[in-house]
Amino acid sequence: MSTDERTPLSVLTGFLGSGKTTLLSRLLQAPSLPPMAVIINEFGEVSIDHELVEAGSEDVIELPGGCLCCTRRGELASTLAGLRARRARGELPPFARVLIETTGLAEPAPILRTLLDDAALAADFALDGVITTVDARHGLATLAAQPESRAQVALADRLVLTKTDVAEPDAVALLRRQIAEIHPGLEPLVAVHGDIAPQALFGVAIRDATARSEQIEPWLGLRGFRLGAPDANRHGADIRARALQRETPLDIDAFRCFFAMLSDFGSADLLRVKGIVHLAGRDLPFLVHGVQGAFEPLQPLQHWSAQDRRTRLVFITRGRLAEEWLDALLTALE
Ligand SMILES: Nc1nc2c(ncn2[C@@H]2O[C@H](COP(=O)(O)OP(=O)(O)OP(=O)(O)O)[C@@H](O)[C@H]2O)c(=O)[nH]1
Repeated sequence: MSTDERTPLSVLTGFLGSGKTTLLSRLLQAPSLPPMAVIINEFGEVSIDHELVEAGSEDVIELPGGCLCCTRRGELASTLAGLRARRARGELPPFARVLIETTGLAEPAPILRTLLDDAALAADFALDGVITTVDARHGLATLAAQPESRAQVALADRLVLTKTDVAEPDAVALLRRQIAEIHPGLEPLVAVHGDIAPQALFGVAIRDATARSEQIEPWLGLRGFRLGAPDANRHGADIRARALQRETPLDIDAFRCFFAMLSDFGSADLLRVKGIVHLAGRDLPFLVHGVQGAFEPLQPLQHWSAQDRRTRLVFITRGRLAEEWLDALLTALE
């Protein structure tokens, strides 16, 4: 199969009050956006966000009363399966994309993992990207105090700064530095009252086997990484982003073993692995996608870029144990 026919799925996350619903409401009004099914997850008995999102209500599904990242993961899987079945029976408009808005306290990784863990779902839905909103006025304090907020930034494929209209420029500059420390290479976008072009947020992941290797660079966001420095990219003791870059092709057995160990580790603290791998004796590159130790099968791409045939992998870990374990594993790959 040369193109990925699965329905792309985006996760919209961000701390409490950071502007997720405001952004979503604006997105749903954008005429250029193809039909999108929206799943809204909220804490509490009374769902308010649903009232706030102005959209064709039949396309908006709520999962109230608990958080998708903990108690309601099974429910997310059955909701997605239900969406797929209703679309197949013609009971829903033929939506081209799914968006899940998480609660403000959600950890995105378990939500992503729900997709990878369910082969039937993964056959129909492909993770596109994590979109994280960060409130420019309160973001610094929130990042300092709330581990969920740091995880939301670390896992972001697109980060949207909100409320820059009411934030001090100095505070915004500090916040940008803090974000770069947690997630090097991630270029924050800005949306005042949700005003942003939908194209900036979607079509993030490399899913198409015909994608060229140079398209990998923006997806990985490697530019900001300081490769090789032992203490680089550290945020407190908790979240660490690491990049591996290799000029020479990797021995296929060594990589197989490395990949098997990454998968076996299965730790919730191996938050994200993504990248492109050049294996010795193989002409084409392979894509690596993983969340919390659950991996998609290695997917071959049909092209290398003419100039760049390096292996490039990004790892995001949380906590000392996962970090030290990864260091040891990477050393063994030398
Ligand atoms: N000034 C300003 N206010 C904003 C902006 N974006 C959102 N807001 C306001 O911030 C408040 C919270 O926004 P929401 O979109 O409800 O935030 P949320 O992340 O969905 O909130 P929860 O569902 O509680 O987690 C609302 O009063 C919005 O009107 C912005 O760019 N500028």
